[in-house]
Amino acid sequence: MADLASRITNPDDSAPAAAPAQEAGSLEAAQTDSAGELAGGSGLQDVEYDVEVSLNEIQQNADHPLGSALTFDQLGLPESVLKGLTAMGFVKPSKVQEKALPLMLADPPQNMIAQSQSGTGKTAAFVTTVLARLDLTKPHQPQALILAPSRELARQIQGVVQIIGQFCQDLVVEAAIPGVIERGQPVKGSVVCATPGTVMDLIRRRQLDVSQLKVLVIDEADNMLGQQGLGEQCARVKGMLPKSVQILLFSATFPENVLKYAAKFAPTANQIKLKVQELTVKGISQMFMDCPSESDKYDILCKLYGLLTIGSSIIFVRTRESADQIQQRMTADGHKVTALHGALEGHERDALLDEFRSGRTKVLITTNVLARGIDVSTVSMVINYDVPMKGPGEREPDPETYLHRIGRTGRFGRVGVSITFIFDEKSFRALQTISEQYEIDLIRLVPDDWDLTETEVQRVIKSSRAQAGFNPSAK
Ligand SMILES: Nc1ncnc2c1ncn2[C@@H]1O[C@H](COP(=O)(O)OP(=O)(O)OP(=O)(O)O)[C@@H](O)[C@H]1O
Repeated sequence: MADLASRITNPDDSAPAAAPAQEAGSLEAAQTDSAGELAGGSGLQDVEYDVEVSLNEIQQNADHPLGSALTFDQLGLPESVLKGLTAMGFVKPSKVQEKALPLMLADPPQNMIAQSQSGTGKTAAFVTTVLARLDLTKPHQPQALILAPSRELARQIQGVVQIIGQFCQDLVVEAAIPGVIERGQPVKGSVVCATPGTVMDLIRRRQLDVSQLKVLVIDEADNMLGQQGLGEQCARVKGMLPKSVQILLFSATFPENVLKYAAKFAPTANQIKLKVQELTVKGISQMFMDCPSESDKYDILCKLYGLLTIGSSIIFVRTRESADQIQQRMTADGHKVTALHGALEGHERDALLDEFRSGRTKVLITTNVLARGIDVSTVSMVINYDVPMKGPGEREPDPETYLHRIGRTGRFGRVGVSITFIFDEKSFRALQTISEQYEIDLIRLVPDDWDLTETEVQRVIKSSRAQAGFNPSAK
């Protein structure tokens, strides 16, 4: 473990630990997140922060992922949608919104493959397009289908459509996820937010009439199209839709092989792509904890508990079983933590995430089920208790999942910390591969210098009140 790669630095010589003020930014503007009222909570928590920088300032910089040269007014959106964006507290479009919206709104409709860093407003980009394309005189006729890999993400997107669409008269938005639409009941929303397996069943059973569908959005498209089961489901769903449907594919990551397939899935699509060096979010300080052995990881996690609850935190583990085990052990040791994973019933999962969004619970242990898309602005820390791995026998590092997991913090200009636990040669090498791929400078933490860990983490988390301040009434 001595010959640490050059990408890995010690805290002492790692100046950029806290996101530079102009990169980090707090939210001077009235800004909301997907944890808005319609999605189940306000998410505000009581934290004191030392520095405030304006999001407005960041957004003036047209080169920044959150910045643009244009205003929403200049993008040709319907008045009702503009009002919805204003109600969200959005002042200016982010880069992906500025670039993708005119292409997606053009007539005749064109397909789109859009890549942009985590937390930079991809959801609002496709939701705005969907809303602009609806014929609201047919509120119960499905016209847009938005697919996501998890029920949590489908529900979250449903919430965003409802908030941005709150001034669209007669807008009906339905979630087609397991356990929501009863057998025999027709799906009656003009916008349907769904997981692909459920949608496939609903179309087959003729509960979902897709004859007038105009837009198909696939969020987290690399994951949806690149995985065997999900990919087949998406292809089948597409095969059941009118040929004229506009296809919009979004993700923060598009590995080359999946991009090739995506380009076939969405023929002649316009493409917005990032270079590999642009993929990471500057506001996230990425650290790793050099644990002496696997069995030490649990104690180290417990020691971090105080830091985890400064804001809120997500702990990613490999399996459902270990999520439950760690949750039970930590609870027995007097810590307040919850665990959410795919073995739980849908309603339990919904309740757990709603509690987390509202701030009633602050530390959530989960699996990759929540790695993508989940937007809770108060998350200031992400722990990779296990380095994400993929492939047969999970032998290869999984850089995309790493990026998505850590992207649950540092949303839209906020700052955050990620700490990845390593304990042996394999986990070290895996993290090293990931850091080299994305050219990340990782900060090394060691368990026997606890003061340093605390200083380092607090320096970042308290460097901006951004992560809590999305609501003007909270100021
Ligand atoms: N133009 C804007 N101005 C201010 N805030 C915005 C703007 N666009 C989006 N946001 C906010 O930014 C946050 C992140 O947006 P969103 O969830 O769409 O990110 P994303 O790019 O889809 O991320 P991920 O890759 O993790 O899915 C949300 O809370 C959203 O409300």
